[in-house]
Amino acid sequence: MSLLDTTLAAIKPVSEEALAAAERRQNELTKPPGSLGHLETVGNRLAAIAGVCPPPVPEPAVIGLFAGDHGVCAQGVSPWPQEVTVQMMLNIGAGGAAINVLGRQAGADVWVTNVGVAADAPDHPAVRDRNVRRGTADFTEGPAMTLEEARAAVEVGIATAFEAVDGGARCLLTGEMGIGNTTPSSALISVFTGTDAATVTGRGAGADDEMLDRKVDAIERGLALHQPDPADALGTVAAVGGLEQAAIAGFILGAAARRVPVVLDGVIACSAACVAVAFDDDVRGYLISGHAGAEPGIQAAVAHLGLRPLVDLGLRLGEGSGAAVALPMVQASARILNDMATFASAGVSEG
Ligand SMILES: Cc1cc2ncn([C@H]3O[C@H](COP(=O)(O)O)[C@@H](O)[C@H]3O)c2cc1C
Ligand SMILES: O=C(O)c1cccnc1
Repeated sequence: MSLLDTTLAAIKPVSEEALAAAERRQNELTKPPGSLGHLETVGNRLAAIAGVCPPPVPEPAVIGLFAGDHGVCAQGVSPWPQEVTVQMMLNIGAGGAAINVLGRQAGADVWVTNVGVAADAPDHPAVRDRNVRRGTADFTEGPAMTLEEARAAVEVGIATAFEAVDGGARCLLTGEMGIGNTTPSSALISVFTGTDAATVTGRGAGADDEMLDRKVDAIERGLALHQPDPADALGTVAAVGGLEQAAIAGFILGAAARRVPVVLDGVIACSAACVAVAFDDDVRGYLISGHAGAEPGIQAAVAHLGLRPLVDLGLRLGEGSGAAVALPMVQASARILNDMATFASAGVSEG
């Protein structure tokens, strides 16, 4: 069996018993029931994922950041030149990007992987070279990649998640870099949520009105050409996705197989989570949405995934930024279940 097949076989639903125990415990803690809002539901989810209440605090954390390029850039869907992908990948490797700063602030390591960058990338000690293919093909003309390439990219993500967890990580965060990647992300979200391309496509890294129209048109042509089947996760990501979306989907599958929570970033992460859930519906229980962002695809995807974002700071960056800013809240939600006194232990009267 392939790494993908063994990983899918290892994914089990989260624990209903631990979830129920956490819900009961929230009502025994010295606060009005429900008063910690979404921190309570996230804490309960962490218990369900770990299979124990109270759940362990999800730390240390690793941000799995995957870089790739996109043939669909030929359709004029990003205001930025493609070489920014490799340049930013090296900047992230050197510690100078927003995600490095936010990761340091949150106490999370950033692991940068080249899964699909088109340009020659000089060796860099902080960049993991797992290049599957030098960028995708233009999906308006043919499949973005072959099924074998899509599987290989998914397996890069799985292997990265396993390595992080084997190294001690107890929380995984998704990140990416890839000029043009909001276009395949919106295409994937359109397929998996059954929503019009126009509704789930946004301005990415700065598209103007004309470019936004071109993005929607490119996605519509791609979907008409390939007619992706939302039940076919691998076929859909190969047809209209990207190498970093496939790798992030694998990273999420790997986390679920090891019963570790995954905190999602923005629209690219959400599209990859849709792919992962199409592989195995039980993955849903392992997901935590970090933030709601400016991209309209996020809203459709989180509704499809049954998630509620932790924060909304109007971010429209990607890289893993929205997951990193949410991480302290995820960890706080576990600490609440571990460290708060109960009405009985503190001698506080219940209402
Ligand atoms: C300097 C720079 C840094 C970034 N960091 C993340 N992105 C974000 O923008 C890109 C997607 O937007 P679009 O689909 O419009 O090209 C991705 O690389 C994403 O990670 C960046 C974009 C740029 C230009
Ligand atoms: O939501 C995101 O992840 C996003 C938005 C704009 C550009 N890049 C990423």
